[in-house]
Amino acid sequence: MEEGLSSLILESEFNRAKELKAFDNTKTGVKGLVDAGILKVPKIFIRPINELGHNSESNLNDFQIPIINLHGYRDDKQRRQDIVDEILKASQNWGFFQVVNHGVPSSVMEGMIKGVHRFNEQDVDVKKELYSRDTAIRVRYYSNFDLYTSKAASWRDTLTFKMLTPDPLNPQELPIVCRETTIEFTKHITNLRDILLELMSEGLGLKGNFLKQMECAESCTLLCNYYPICPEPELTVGAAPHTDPSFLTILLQENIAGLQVLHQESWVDINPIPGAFVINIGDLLQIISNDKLKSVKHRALVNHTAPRVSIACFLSTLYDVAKPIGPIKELITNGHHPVYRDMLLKDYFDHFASQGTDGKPGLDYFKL
Ligand SMILES: O=C(O)CCC(=O)C(=O)O
Ligand SMILES: [Fe+2]
Repeated sequence: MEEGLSSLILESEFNRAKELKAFDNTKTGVKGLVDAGILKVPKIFIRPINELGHNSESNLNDFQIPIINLHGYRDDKQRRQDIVDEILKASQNWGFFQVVNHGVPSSVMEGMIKGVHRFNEQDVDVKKELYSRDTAIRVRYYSNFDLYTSKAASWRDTLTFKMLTPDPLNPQELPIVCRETTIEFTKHITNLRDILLELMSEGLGLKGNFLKQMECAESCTLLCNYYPICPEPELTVGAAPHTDPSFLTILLQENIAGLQVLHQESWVDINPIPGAFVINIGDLLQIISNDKLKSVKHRALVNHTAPRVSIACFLSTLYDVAKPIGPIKELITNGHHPVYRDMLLKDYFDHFASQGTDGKPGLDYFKL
């Protein structure tokens, strides 16, 4: 009997591995399945019901993440202090906030979203050429970075650009359908990054240029997510619950709901606001701020009416294995103790690489 059961489990694992491989080999992602006309979500995408917890039990209307207006942050001392306080409070209580009047033209934001639609909705043969799981490639397209390690695949395809690494990306490497928009978008995002780093430094009681000088947000990886229409959205997710391993994430979402943040044990919708960016604290900033700023779990749901695009700009430190990482010493005074041990950047990344995904808590490992 026991033997029979274990051979059944083995057989089902074998079939699952075969299905994952077959899906991967199509090189056309989730969109390829939808284009082929599937009416049911394939088994490899189905999550256990207890993990889905779609909205019904949470009081979604009671909460909304803070919306912070950056207008006047440079002109008026009191206004700036108010903004700094709002950002600090939101980063402590939610780990998330939205910003408006941030200086990035709406034409640039809309252009970026349209460009990602154009890429995904073009001829499959062009997309296939960029399909790769090799993380060393700076411009690539894939479905599910953790396809073979997660419990279930997610309903999303991703186009990734490593825009800023020690040597800037050659624009010719970017897909023609979104080349200009991506270059323009990255330029504006790096300005917004600098503003946020200044305001966050001040919020932590540090000099305005402190976080910038730490060089923790020098690299910029754009994850252009495309969530195709889903025939059975209640059975799967677009992005499983996770925290971002970045220092800071600047996210542009299309005007379609889907993103949710975990707050007081409820999933709260992050309603899209046209012209706004969603900002969230990454794990690295939680460590460096000694838990003062929080990296909070979030996820993305899918729907059966329209595809959804989001562009997550992961700001992180350049990959220097010997770079020391740990709580900022200036924050460990007056009776504050370090929550995390000092480590090398290599330890940090090695740990996350070994952890896999599916929202496992990663930071406890570094706690003292
Ligand atoms: O699509 C979204 O709104 C969220 C995506 C996300 O969390 C991520 O790419 O890390
Ligand atoms: Fe994320």
